[in-house]
Amino acid sequence: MITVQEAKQLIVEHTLKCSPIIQHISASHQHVLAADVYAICNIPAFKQSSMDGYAIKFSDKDLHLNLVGEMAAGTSQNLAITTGQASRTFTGAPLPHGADTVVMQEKISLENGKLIIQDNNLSLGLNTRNEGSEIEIGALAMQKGNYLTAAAIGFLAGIGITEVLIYPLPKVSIILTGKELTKPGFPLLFGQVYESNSYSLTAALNQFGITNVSVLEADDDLEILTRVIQKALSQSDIIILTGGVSVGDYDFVLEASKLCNIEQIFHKVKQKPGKPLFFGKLNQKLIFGLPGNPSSVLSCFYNYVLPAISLFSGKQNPVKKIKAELLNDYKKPIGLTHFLKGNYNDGKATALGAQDSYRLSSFAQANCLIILDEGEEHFAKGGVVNVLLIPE
Ligand SMILES: Nc1nc2c(c(=O)[nH]1)N[C@H]1C(S)=C(S)[C@@H](COP(=O)(O)OP(=O)(O)OC[C@H]3O[C@@H](n4cnc5c(N)ncnc54)[C@H](O)[C@@H]3O)O[C@H]1N2
Ligand code: MOO
Repeated sequence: MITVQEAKQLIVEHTLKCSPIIQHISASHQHVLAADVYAICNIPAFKQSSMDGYAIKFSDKDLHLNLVGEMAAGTSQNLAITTGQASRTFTGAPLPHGADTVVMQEKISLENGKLIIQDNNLSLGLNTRNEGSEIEIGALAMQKGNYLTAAAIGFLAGIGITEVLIYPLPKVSIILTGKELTKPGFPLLFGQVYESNSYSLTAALNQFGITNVSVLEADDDLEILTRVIQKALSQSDIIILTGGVSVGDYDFVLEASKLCNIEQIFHKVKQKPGKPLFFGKLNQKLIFGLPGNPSSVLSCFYNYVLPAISLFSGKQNPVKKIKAELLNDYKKPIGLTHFLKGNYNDGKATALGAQDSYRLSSFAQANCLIILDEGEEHFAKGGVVNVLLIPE
């Protein structure tokens, strides 16, 4: 059995960043840029008003001005003003030729058809936006490696960019094993268990922008499972199996993986929950066999699957490890690293109840996993522990 650190290291070594693809910006949210983006025009593309009001020459501010027309936002007409003139303007509109300043409409009065400015704070260029003040043509707009947030996509759209080179997110297949499973919504017959792993995993994947997720079901049968894994390999980059990785007579994940030519990288990690974790590889495809207990599934997802997905798609691992003060005493046997469902707040972590791996009730309230190292037995209240923050 390998340690948690060794398992994590093996996953890093065997996970390759996916080749970049060109994508329309509207489909690039939550991806990482694979190439620098340069501005294709000046933005704003013309000198612009930032207020509804009047465009003037600043040197005319003390004159009584003649109003000589208007330029609204979107106009294709290009007026000009000369000394003694003002033009009606609106937010976002181009300034007429000759104008350099805008007076807000609240700061003028009209006397005998003349415009008089009443703004003691008026300065040259006030309420205008210069051409190229957001970005100039040819300038670096966004660097390779940038994560595409909603704001980043808005920025790119606003400077006229339509397509970007990005690292794709993986296509994922979740394979459920277990004859006992039945869908929530149906009556629970004797011996049946409500299937929850596909729900938690799909939600967790969706949270990180991964929407190409298929859920496949396999009976506890070697032939069927082998066929289902082959199907998943044909359509996905990452395969997550749940259940069937232990030593029971109906645990076929290892055998079926072998029949699919999947190379076993490791099986079994010195940890609780999730001890029988399996990790394999076929070409660039990654195969995770997560122990079926619902808490083991999620604990292994945050510890191993999500970091691999992040590497695959050029992202930072969203699961951050920090130090925290433990607020309860805890005792465990030496030998396995324990990941406790916990609550982290303001530098302090509390281990929650219901730690058994078949229970999700406290995971549903948890915002962290408290790491209790394999080599230690006693964890005293007030001591310092490592904590993995679960991305919310
Ligand atoms: N003799 C031994 N038995 C077990 C060992 C061991 O070392 N020796 N390890 C135990 C540990 S630890 C774990 S974890 C489990 C893992 O077993 P499997 O990965 O083979 O998982 P299953 O037996 O198929 O299922 C375990 C448990 O989880 C429930 N389950 C499965 N899939 C789902 C699902 N989609 N939704 C909800 N619940 C699910 C399943 O009904 C079982 O209760 O092995 C121990 N045994
Ligand atoms: O590893 Mo299992 O997940 O302890 O029950």
